[in-house]
Amino acid sequence: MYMMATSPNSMVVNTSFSRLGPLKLPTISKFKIGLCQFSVTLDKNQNLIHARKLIKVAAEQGARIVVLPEMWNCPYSNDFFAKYAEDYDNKDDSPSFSLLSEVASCHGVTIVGGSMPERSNGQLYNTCVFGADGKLKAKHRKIHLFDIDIQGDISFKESETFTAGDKPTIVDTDIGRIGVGICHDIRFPELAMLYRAQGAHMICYPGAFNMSTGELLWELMQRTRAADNQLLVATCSPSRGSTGSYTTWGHSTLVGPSGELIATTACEETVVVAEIDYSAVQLQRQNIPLEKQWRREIYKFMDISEAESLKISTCFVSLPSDTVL
Ligand SMILES: NC(=O)CC(=O)C(=O)O
Repeated sequence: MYMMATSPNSMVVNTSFSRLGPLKLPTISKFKIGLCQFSVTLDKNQNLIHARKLIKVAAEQGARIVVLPEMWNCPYSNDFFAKYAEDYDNKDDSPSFSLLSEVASCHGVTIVGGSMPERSNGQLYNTCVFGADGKLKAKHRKIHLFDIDIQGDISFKESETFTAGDKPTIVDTDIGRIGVGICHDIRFPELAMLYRAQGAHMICYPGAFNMSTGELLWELMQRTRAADNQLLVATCSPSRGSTGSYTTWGHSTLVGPSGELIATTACEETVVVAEIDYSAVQLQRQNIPLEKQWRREIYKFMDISEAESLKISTCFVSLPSDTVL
């Protein structure tokens, strides 16, 4: 049913898009995307049926690429990840992947398979499978695990269960070069910058922000990543009514290359279908040629001792002694 790419957890790119200079457009540069925001239940089979139905809805509305939410087949809780995990390298142990593969090939769509708990070599990962025409093109394992502890509010520690992925994922398709991150990965601008430097047209972030982080940060992060890197950002979240104590923010969104909202929704179940036109990316990069203005020689990330050992002099601003930082 499906074929494994040679190295599914690594970058799957070719050199047909240049790294720097004017953005090259892919074969198809104007198309629709579908973001399937739906409610995740305790019943895995029900979640699979739900995903199948909504991918069909998106495809029938003309979507060429469909994004699913973070943890779409399993409630977002450390109590469930191990129990719901599947081994995506073993087709006899991956009903969720088999379903995505079959639906993608039936509707001829590219699927950014949100995320699901993955079991591999005795470890668990929070993993997005990326497929086109029913074939697995890449796997992205969440690189930055969501560990937070806000006193009197929310505490969540993905690292209690998951091992972090250690590779970025950027994939060439007929609808462009697409980078993938999972939820908390969006907080790390360096990952998005890397995708931009590798010629990405769009970054997809399946995510499940919550009621504490969502209002202030969800849209802000997406718009910032898009505007900084002058590319499209698409997100897809579970809907608010999902099972469990973790209440998701929802608001699946498509953001354009100047940071503008192209399409978004509230927190209920829905399929957002929106038009993508990469000529807007080209235009934005012509209008504001950030790439030509970057001063890479200045942006070096190193601490003081490393800089000193490399004999790099840094100009520190002297502050008055009573300055409170
Ligand atoms: N699931 C997540 O990684 C959640 C997250 O990043 C948040 O801020 O909420």
